[in-house]
Order: sequence, then C-alpha cells, then structure tokens
Amino acid sequence: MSKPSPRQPVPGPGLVRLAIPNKGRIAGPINELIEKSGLHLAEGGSDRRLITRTRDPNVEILFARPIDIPEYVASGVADLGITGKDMVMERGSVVEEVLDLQTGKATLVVAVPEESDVETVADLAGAKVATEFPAITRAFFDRHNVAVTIVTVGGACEATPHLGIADAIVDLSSSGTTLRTNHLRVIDEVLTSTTVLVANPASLTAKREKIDELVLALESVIRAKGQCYLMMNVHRSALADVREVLPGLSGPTVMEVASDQNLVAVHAVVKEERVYQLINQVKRAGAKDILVMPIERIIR
Ligand SMILES: Nc1ncnc2c1ncn2[C@@H]1O[C@H](COP(=O)(O)OP(=O)(O)OP(=O)(O)O)[C@@H](O)[C@H]1O
Ligand SMILES: O=P(O)(O)OC[C@H]1O[C@H](OP(=O)(O)OP(=O)(O)O)[C@H](O)[C@@H]1O
Ligand SMILES: [Mg+2]
Repeated sequence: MSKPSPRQPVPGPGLVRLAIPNKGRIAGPINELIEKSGLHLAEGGSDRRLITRTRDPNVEILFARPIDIPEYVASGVADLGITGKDMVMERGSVVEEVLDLQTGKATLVVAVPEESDVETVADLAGAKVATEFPAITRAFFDRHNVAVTIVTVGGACEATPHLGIADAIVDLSSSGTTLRTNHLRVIDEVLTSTTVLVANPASLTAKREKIDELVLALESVIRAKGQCYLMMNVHRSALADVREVLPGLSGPTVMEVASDQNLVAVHAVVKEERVYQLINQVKRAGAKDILVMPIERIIR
C-alpha cells in the first residue's frame, strides 16, 4: 500500500479539493452522484481511503465524516464539501451553499415519549433534552425562551428517554420509523435538512471557473434524476393526437423519417413515473416503434 504523499494543507491554485462523506447514510448516494457526473474516483477500495484523485487531474476527493466537512471547507483545507445542511448549521461554519443536491432530506424534530404529558416546547422548561445537535438545540430553545439542560450524545438518541437520561430528544427524522419504533412522538420541528454542496468563500472567487464546471456536472445529473427519453414513430395523421399526450421539456421534438414520408419521429423527455401511462396513451393515439431510454444528464 503506497504511503500517501505529504500534501500541502491547503490545495494550490490549480487544484480543487472536494470533501465528501466516507461513511454514513449519505455516503452511498454522494459516491453515485460523483460517478454519474463523470468525475470518477481514481482509486476504488474501502472507506478507509482518505484522499483520492479523480478523472480530472485538477480535482481531488477528501473523505471525511459529514460533521467534519463544514469546517474543512470553512478553513480552506477543502475548497468544496458535500454534507447535510444540518451539519453546516450545527458547526456554524462560514461557507457558501452552492447547490442543493435534492437528496438526504430529513427533519430535525423535538420528540417526547408517547406517554409524556408534554405537548409544547414551553412544557419542556427545566427538562433534559438529548441530541446529536447541541448548538442547534440550544439556539432553538433560546429562541423559545425555554431553559433546558442539553445532554449531548453521539447517536442512537431515541433510547435516552427510556433510559431516564433525558425527557425529550432533538433528532433527525425522515421516514419516522425510528421514532415510532421507540414510541416517541413529535411535538415540534426545528429545521429541515438536505444534502448540499458548500464552498469556501475565497475558493469560490479564486477557483470560480473550475467550481462552476463541477457544479454544472453535478447539476446535470440531479436534473436528469427521474427523467427518461421517449422515442416513437407516428403517422402524420396521428401527430396532433400524440403531441397532445406528450409534455416534454419544451414540447416534443418532431423529425422527418427518411424511409417513409408518411411517418415522423417524435422524441420527448418525460418523468419516469408517467411512462407506463404515457406509452398506453401514445399507442392508442397511433404511435409505434416506441423506445424508452434512461437519461444520464440534462444540461440546459
Ligand atoms: N434519517 C435520515 N434521513 C435522511 N438524511 C439523514 C438521516 N440521518 C442523517 N441524515 C443526513 O445524513 C447526513 C449524515 O448523517 P449520518 O447520520 O449518515 O452521518 P453520521 O451521523 O456522521 O454517521 P453515523 O450515522 O454512521 O454515525 C446528515 O447531514 C443528515 O442530514
Ligand atoms: O426517520 P428514520 O428514517 O427512522 O431515520 C431517523 C434516524 O436516522 C438517523 O440515524 P442514523 O441512521 O444516522 O444513525 P445515528 O443516529 O447513529 O446517526 C437519525 O439519528 C435517526 O435515528
Ligand atoms: Mg447519523
């Protein structure tokens, strides 16, 4: 195993260092996004790697825990970082949010045991509140002028009320499964979080061109998510009926079919969730030779 070469703490002017989660819930989807954007990580392997090159010699990837990424970006150790908005807020890091990656959606909630007589945040005055997010929790209760004792935990927060460690929790919820399984109910919402791309403010100026290239690549993958490409041949007489059925980004594209003057080719970008219904509708309207293709990226 080659020793990692000694690196300057801050990436030089010609290099953009992007910090992404090495593990945890969003690590998988972010790795997939990076691959689909065409960046492609140079070295495969386990989540023990720390820094790796990409297909672009001017972009390298730094692997880190989601909670550490905001400060890596704020300090300039990384020019860019992908983590949850909740992590950025918990650290209070001075970074610029460049892109919402529309994944990793979760709500930070205040929850109490189902049998608790607590109904509102004000009812928690003098209570103990367990959380992985002490800074956000403190600010929330201060905004409500409610004095609580915050108990900071590293995870698995839902067990604390049943262990007598806390009266309430402030924790992330997305499907709500963990709360229900642990017989907890939500009494208020603190914030909603999604996974975001954040930038070091100085890097955003000094490396604008390279960062814009990266944002364009990531954005094109996000825009293509849930979309697919429909192609079909239609008799001219049926074209009006088929066009009525097809939405498309800016209306379907209609082209001549060289081998048959009576036919036209109709192409459209459609939502994957509509394909089943659309195919039956265009078929009834007279389309044939219908093809459905995945879309990797859409660049406007
Ligand atoms: N249940 C969830 N649903 C959606 N997104 C979530 C959920 N839990 C965490 N996240 C998001 O994933 C990001 C990283 O959280 P995650 O819990 O994966 O990291 P971690 O807590 O450091 O790792 P681990 O959970 O293994 O301790 C957070 O910024 C958060 O916004
Ligand atoms: O609403 P749900 O879909 O059930 O998800 C909520 C759970 O997800 C997070 O846990 P995570 O998996 O990150 O483990 P952790 O608590 O150890 O961070 C969060 O802390 C909740 O426990
Ligand atoms: Mg977690």
